[in-house]
Amino acid sequence: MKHTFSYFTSSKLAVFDGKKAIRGGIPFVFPQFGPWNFGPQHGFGRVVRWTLERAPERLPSGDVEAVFSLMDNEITRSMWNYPFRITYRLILREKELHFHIGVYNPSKDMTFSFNLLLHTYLKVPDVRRCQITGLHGCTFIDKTRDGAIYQEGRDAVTINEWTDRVYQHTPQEHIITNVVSGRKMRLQKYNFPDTVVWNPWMEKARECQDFGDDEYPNMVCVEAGHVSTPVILLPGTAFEASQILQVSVQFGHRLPIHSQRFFSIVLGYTAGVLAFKMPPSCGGLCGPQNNCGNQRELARAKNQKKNAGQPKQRDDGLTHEQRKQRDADIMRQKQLKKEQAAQHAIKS
Ligand SMILES: O=P(O)(O)OC[C@H]1O[C@H](O)[C@H](O)[C@@H](O)[C@@H]1O
Repeated sequence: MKHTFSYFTSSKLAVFDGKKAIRGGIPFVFPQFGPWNFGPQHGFGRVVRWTLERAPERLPSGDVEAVFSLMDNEITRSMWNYPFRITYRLILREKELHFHIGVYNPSKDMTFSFNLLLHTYLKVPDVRRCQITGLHGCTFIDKTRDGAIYQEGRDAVTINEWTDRVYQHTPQEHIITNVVSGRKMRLQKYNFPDTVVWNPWMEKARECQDFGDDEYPNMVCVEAGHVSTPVILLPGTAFEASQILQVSVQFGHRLPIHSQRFFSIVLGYTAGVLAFKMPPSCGGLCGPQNNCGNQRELARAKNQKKNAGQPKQRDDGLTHEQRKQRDADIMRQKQLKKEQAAQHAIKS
């Protein structure tokens, strides 16, 4: 199981107490990036309780999908007095993990502004050997130098010291080399104009209580965000942004294990900050302390109970292929209905 967490890292000292963000995975930064006068650093999105709208489910396409949501409540209102609705849709493909975010302003008359960022902690064998492409020519705010602004001159950025930079107007794609076992990670982003690159290095790592002194060489945060300028959301409108992480094999290496297994665990882990607070019925996105049932088994048992005593459906006249086609159509229809209902619930 150990290698199934390969692409993302979490500190040995990470605290899973629901009060503080987990030091690892992909914390959801909203509505503030950085220190905040009204609440915790990086906002409340990475510490509050989210709702699991749709437990991980295999779609007819073979993808696995899970949907979370967050809306304003007493806690969020105490820091940020706006109504909002967020849907966070995660899709797992064979070698990809997709993150789709929608932020909706249901108010009739109030505009609000916010930052949004996915704080991805990549696990790497040695950060000094990683290269990050796609930053050449971009201006960046250097937080290690009192926010001075510079322009990146390197084609591939490497990290050899404390690094905390907000690159602005970055392209839609970055490649990060030498992540686990020499693989490459492709990060694609939409509606995220900034890319933050962070490694605390030795001294800053020592200052973090939930970060081991020796852990900095094995991580790098490459964070897609909308942070150097805020998103301004007018009443009744929505903002959407996405990220896709895709692994590929670097020359001379082979993917030893079906990577869907990596990502399926990662999916749970990515959402760890949300999922570990979910009730036991959360359908597999829970952290290890929760006792999730196997959803397929549960569904089968439920159907058996429902159909008990009813005459068995006959497939008269249908070939095996036709039956498969019919079942796929039914699944698709059901999926469509669920999606429409979810969309409707979010809008209303
Ligand atoms: O310690 P945290 O609140 O999780 O923040 C960790 C880091 O997040 C971002 O990368 C910021 O640019 C850094 O300034 C910050 O130190």
